[in-house]
Amino acid sequence: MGNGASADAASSASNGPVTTPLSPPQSARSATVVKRNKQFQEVELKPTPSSGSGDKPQSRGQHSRSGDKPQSRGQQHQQQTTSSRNQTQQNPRKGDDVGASGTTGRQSQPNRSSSPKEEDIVFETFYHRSGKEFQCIYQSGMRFYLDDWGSKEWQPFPKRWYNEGLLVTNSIVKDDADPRNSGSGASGSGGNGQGSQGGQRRSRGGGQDDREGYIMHPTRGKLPTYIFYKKHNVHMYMDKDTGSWMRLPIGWELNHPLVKELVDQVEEAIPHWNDRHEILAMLRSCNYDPDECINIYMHLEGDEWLKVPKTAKDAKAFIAKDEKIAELEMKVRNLEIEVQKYKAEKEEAETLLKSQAEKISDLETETKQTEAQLMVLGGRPRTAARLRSKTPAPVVKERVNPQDIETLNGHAMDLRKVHTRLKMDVQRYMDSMKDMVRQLGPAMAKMKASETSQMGELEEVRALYRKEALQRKLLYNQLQELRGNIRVFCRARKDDNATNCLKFPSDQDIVATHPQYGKKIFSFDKVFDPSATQEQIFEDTKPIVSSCVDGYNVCLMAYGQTGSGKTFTMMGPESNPGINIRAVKELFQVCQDRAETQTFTMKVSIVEIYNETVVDLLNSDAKVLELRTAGNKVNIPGITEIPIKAVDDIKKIMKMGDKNRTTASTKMNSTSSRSHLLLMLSLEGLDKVTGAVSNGTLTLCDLAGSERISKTEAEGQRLVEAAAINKSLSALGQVFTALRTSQLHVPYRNSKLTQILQPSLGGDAKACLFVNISPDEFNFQETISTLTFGSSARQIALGQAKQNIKKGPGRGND
Ligand SMILES: Nc1ncnc2c1ncn2[C@@H]1O[C@H](COP(=O)(O)OP(=O)(O)OP(=O)(O)O)[C@@H](O)[C@H]1O
Repeated sequence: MGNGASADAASSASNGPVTTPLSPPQSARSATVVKRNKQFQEVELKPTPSSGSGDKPQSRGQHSRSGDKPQSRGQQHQQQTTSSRNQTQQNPRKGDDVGASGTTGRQSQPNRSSSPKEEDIVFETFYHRSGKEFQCIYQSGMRFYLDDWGSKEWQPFPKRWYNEGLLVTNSIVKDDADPRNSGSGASGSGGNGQGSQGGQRRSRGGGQDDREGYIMHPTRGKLPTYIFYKKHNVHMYMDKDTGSWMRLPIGWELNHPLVKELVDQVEEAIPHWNDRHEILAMLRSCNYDPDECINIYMHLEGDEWLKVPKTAKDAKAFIAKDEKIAELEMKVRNLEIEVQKYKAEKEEAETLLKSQAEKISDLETETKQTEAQLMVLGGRPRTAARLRSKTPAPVVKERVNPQDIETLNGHAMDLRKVHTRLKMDVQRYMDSMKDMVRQLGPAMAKMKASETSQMGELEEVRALYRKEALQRKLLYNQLQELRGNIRVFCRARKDDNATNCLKFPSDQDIVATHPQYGKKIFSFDKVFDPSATQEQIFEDTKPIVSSCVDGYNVCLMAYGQTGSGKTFTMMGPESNPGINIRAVKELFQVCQDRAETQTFTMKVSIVEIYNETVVDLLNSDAKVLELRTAGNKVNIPGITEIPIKAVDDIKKIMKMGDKNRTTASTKMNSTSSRSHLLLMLSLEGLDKVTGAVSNGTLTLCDLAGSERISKTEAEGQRLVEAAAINKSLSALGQVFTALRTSQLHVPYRNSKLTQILQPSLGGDAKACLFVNISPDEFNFQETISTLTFGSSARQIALGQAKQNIKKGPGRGND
């Protein structure tokens, strides 16, 4: 521990490069990271012209082979794996986005027969010269990297990084639309959507990463997969006959008391999952972690593949059901097309009918006019004759030519014929219209009936889609949920009067030098020198804080000797607040941004742990609290929880807590630096659409001073205090060690501090430890002790962080 990372770096210099193409990034993380860092110092990577010709990047393998020493087996293996990577490095991908720098020489590409297409997904690893590794994805001309903690999204790949490290292509997942792209190991989905076969994109003999592949899920579509290397517990028994250790059969293992307890725990959480063999099988795959086992089951509950089929008969029925659904969907589509067709025809016929009716009315008007004209013209002589018989005939000059009358009569006759013909046409059209309407009637009724029944099915499909979308979001979050490792930041306080013993060669390294004790180097996720501002400190913790809104348990702790700046970092002065106030502000901001879709309730409690006693600081009587552990949860019956709605509320509550702390300390004759202060925020989010409820917690912890008893030379009560602090801080160290070494039993119960922090330090949380140090040479030994503690904590892999979300009963969750 301690500066183990640096020690590794030194020892790795002679070992040559370490390339672990088959290992996921989190395996043996810190050790290999430093080794790689060393290589980057040794191998200068020069940008090459974008044509890809000319200088090739100097490969690691070439460099490592330069030594003449005979090789060990391990070295030979390293060289083999390295040489396969060298091969990949010498084939820069054509047309790749290399950023502004155009440093294609820094990128490597396996020797493949085909270049990636726009829609292909290229998996890559970026080795930053700082020693960090990042998983990257390149698609459609864009490259993203997965930050290794805290953030919620794939981040755009920074351009400057092209000059700061090496990109290694791991694999290309081809677009399935073109069957020619399928690799030998790949197989697409089955015709009925049940195709469960996964694909591996490369041949096993090709020396490439055969851990990557994909599966075609019946509802989720194409899911990238990766076979992660993880250290797993294997339960064995000693076989007396052979004298060797044998793996316990599941049936036997179920009788083991510890395993029984774990299975009971899962069964209790999911009562309807009553196949104990299955539970144990899942537990085995979860490394005997019941929480992970429960979470997997909960996330995938109702999943198509989990439901069935267990027998070939079931499988057939399942497929038949799917075919039926597909058939029904097809029917709906056809019927919808037919309805559209009928609607169009009906509209056409109606338009025609209307125009014909207009024509008829025009013709009728015309006919009436003509008849009137005829009456006028044809009736005149007869009228004149009648008049002549009664009265003496006046002298009338005949003005109308009889021939004209004849012509007009002829026209009238023609018009009548046309009129009659048109009338017959209209009648015919009307009849055919009526026929059409008669035919349409039942078809429409049929359509309506089937539409109603199909609407139900469509609604079901929609509900399924909404559920899938939610699950996809969850899985996406999981994918991006970076390894959830504890992050360790180091902050050196400002002290103008100190004899400075610290140097800061980079933002991840710190060197402490003492004329008597020599020089020590430590590395952290981030090192803040004394000039770092409160804003800068918070900026790096922001992503982890805001993930509490998504239902994660988050914990920020400040560790260090008295006077090293823990309270300054966590609380800070009113004019320049520390993490506490800024974190709450940030949480309110995130909640406000999501107000359209979610509502949040925030509650706060403040407790102090003094001499292994938990005191409620929001209770004016400084009530002593009990801790009750249930699984991974800790209940504190009777604790005061105050709801907060604005940042000002938290300020008032903190003042109240501070006042009560002073009262309590007077009562107990203690000083604030001798107790741990914990500000605990619980955040419940309700998704307005799905009804899902998320429960996140944020614990902000200002630990008691870590100085050792010998130095404080305490007596009496101070000795008891120091012993209690020692006990709790060593318990914290033991918990870190147990987590680091993946022990089945993590000793959370060894102190009140670790007990209360269990949910934030367990396998499903995100934690951030600030190690606060003084730059003064006088404090050198305490500083080294603090830095060693921080280094040890840094090597812990908490596992994937998990959200605490319960499905809601509401829409979209059915
Ligand atoms: N980065 C900093 N810049 C300026 N002043 C600082 C900084 N860090 C600490 N200080 C000052 O140093 C003094 C001690 O810091 P602080 O009280 O935060 O230490 P502590 O580790 O919390 O001590 P204790 O264990 O006694 O609570 C305070 O006066 C604080 O204002």
